[in-house]
Amino acid sequence: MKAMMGREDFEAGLRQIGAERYHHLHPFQQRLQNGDLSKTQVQAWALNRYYYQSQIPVKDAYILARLRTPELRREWRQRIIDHDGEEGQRGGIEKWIALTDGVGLDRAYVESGVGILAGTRFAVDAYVHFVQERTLLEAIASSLTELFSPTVIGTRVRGMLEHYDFISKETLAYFDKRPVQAKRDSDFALAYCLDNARRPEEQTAVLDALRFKCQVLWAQLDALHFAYVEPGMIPPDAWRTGEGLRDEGGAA
Ligand SMILES: O=C(O)c1cc(C(=O)O)c2c(n1)C(=O)C(=O)c1cc(C(=O)O)[nH]c1-2
Repeated sequence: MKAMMGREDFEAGLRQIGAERYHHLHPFQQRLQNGDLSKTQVQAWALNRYYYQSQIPVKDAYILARLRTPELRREWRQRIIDHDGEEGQRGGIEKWIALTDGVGLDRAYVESGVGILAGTRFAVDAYVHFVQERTLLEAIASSLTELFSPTVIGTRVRGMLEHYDFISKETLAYFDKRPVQAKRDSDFALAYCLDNARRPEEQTAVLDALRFKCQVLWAQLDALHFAYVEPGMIPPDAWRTGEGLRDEGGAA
């Protein structure tokens, strides 16, 4: 039988999964931050990632419904507020639309989800299903990729501002608050997992949930890469250059 890991080894195991499998290592992410993508390819990224953004509060609502104390629910509901916004405060989804606006995509087209890659849809839906079907501990553990997001967000934002003339600070405003929110959320989720994985099988389940989530992120970038970079195999029904663009005041 597997032995129980100490708290420090368990945490180190989680961090190693991120070091080896998180999407900061993906070639599409590296091209994005190094300025190696065309405007069309950046549009494809912004369009597809909107679907991930739109489903995050949905998956958090499933988790919220399973939490048994007001303290835990108060903590978790903040995530939904961050994405959906509230009176007088733009949420993350709205800010992502500012990003797709900024790269010239039509809002209604983006929100419709028409044109996103099947790979994006399947990966994101798998994440939502995972939190519905697995234990609460695994559902919470699957958010732990956020332990690693502040670094990749910083690199991505700096790189995009430096390399793309069609990207401004306003376009990327979505990312302004994310590192602080991600740290708060992942500190909480990490403490929860360290405290609540009390048997070796539960520790294994937490590690596996984090591996699964790394795959959810990786698969989304794979889909973008194969369709829009190499070999550039755009599936039927997926967005193509020039589609879903904003009407720039009749200049069409
Ligand atoms: O830009 C990124 O690289 C990145 C990564 C992740 C992540 O690691 O899942 C999230 C986000 N951003 C993000 O903006 C976000 O709201 C978010 C929520 C979650 C989650 O699993 O609950 N991950 C992420």
